[in-house]
Amino acid sequence: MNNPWDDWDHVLKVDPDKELYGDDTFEDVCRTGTDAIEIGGTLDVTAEKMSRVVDAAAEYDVPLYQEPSNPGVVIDSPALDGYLIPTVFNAGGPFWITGAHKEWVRIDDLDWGRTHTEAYIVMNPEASVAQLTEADCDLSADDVEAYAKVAERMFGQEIVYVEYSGTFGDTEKVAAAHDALDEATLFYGGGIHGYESANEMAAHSDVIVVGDLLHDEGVDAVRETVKGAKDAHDD
Ligand SMILES: CC(C)=CCC/C(C)=C/CC/C(C)=C/CC/C(C)=C/COP(=O)(O)OP(=O)(O)O
Ligand SMILES: O=P(O)(O)OC[C@@H](O)CO
Ligand SMILES: [Mg+2]
Repeated sequence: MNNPWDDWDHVLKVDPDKELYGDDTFEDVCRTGTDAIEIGGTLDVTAEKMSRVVDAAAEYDVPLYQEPSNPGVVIDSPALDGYLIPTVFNAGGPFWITGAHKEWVRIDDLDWGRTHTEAYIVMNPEASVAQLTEADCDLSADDVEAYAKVAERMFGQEIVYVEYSGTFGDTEKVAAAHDALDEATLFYGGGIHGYESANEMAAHSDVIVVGDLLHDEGVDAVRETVKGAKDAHDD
């Protein structure tokens, strides 16, 4: 099956709860060369903050996806190419695996044609997402490989997301997930801060996700990570 992310190398994650850097504008954000923008964050996101980012990015060509951290922040906007709905495979309890989802699907007229899922494996115990979901981050490369297989083979997930939010991950563990997948696309996110780190993780994944760098250092720094990811996949 063809999915847009089959051709992506780089995703820029905009946290609606955080400011842009310096004089950066949303036009600059949309013109970094990234393949898609994901809009989401774990803490203090609201539907209103989501809408503000979607509206500001709507007029540019880059694909826009909302990544909601709970059902209450999902917005209905024609500017969105779709929704990437996380499931945390190593969450401490069922709420972040099927519980939130069970509440969300009660809404009538969900737009299933634009709804896709991401199988998260959360790896940094310090990250808000790990704390919120009480994820078991004490995972070996073998464990990560096994979770990736469960996600792809048993739960039919098209995206597996190794999430190190806030810190640069262990390439051996990321590679283990990559090697485990035949069909699914491996997203890697966490601690990418320039050309080298982007280039290194892109060699072990299909798509790298860059988040905090946008808010902390701005679009020029992000552009370097786009180059790093593209170069890794051109080689
Ligand atoms: C069913 C619906 C619609 C939603 C539930 C979706 C689930 C299971 C969410 C749990 C995982 C989660 C919170 C994902 C949000 C995306 C994410 C990981 C953003 C990065 O967050 P951090 O970088 O940890 O947080 P801050 O930057 O806000 O501190
Ligand atoms: O913010 P960073 O550390 O770049 O992580 C990106 C993304 O995976 C967060 O969900
Ligand atoms: Mg973050």
